[in-house]
Amino acid sequence: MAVRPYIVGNWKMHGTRSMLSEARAIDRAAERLIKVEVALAPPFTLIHATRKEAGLIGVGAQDCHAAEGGAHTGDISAAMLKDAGAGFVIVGHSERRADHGEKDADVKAKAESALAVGLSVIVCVGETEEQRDAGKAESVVARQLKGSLPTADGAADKVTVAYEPVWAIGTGRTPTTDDVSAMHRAIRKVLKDFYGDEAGAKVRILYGGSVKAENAAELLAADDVGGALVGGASLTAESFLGIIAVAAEMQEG
Ligand SMILES: O=C[C@H](O)COP(=O)(O)O
Repeated sequence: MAVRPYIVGNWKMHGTRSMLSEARAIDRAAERLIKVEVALAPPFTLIHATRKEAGLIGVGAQDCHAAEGGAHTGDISAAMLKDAGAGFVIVGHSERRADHGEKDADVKAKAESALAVGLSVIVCVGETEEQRDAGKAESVVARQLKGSLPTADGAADKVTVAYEPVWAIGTGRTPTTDDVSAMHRAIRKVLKDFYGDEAGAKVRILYGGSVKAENAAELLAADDVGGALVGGASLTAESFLGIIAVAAEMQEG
């Protein structure tokens, strides 16, 4: 695992202000945060408050529009997210790709827009169960990466990749450690080809999909796993801190 694992909680469309107590509790676990980089991506409506309440952890958003501004009712720009206190934005999550028809080119445009205002990005990729069963998982993920990764100067320094097999999200099912290792090695190869050996070697690759405290050690131990993107198990401080504790223990061990 990476020198300092990166554990990111994606609250998806969950959370009103009553959930800020969870963010505060996560933030207070400061001694563990020394060994583990922790971040939350709450809904847009909680970004500003989470930033104010939780001073140690990273705070980010779950999506942004690719345009700087304009007549896009209901959308939000990267600059607005930054103004609200976000330091990063997740782009290309499979739920955005499925629910909103986002294609790789859209994801890339969003990532470029985020980088342009100084945000970091977490670019999500992952295959469906049908694609895995057909033996196409690695080629699908490679295609998504090549189409979605931003190419602006210095982009590699601000990009994290999250590998999330679609069939593992919210299902309680996870790939084997060998399958995670194989995919992360394949992703690393694409990153080096895409950004060059040196820059591509530094990009963190997170695993996401049904991560919880009980399976975190196994998943985080797979080859080239730099941390986790956590959905359901990030919604309470207790369950999220359980994953963070596992990551911290692995640093000690
Ligand atoms: O962004 C997070 C992922 O979609 C994983 O969600 P999950 O941990 O609920 O499976």
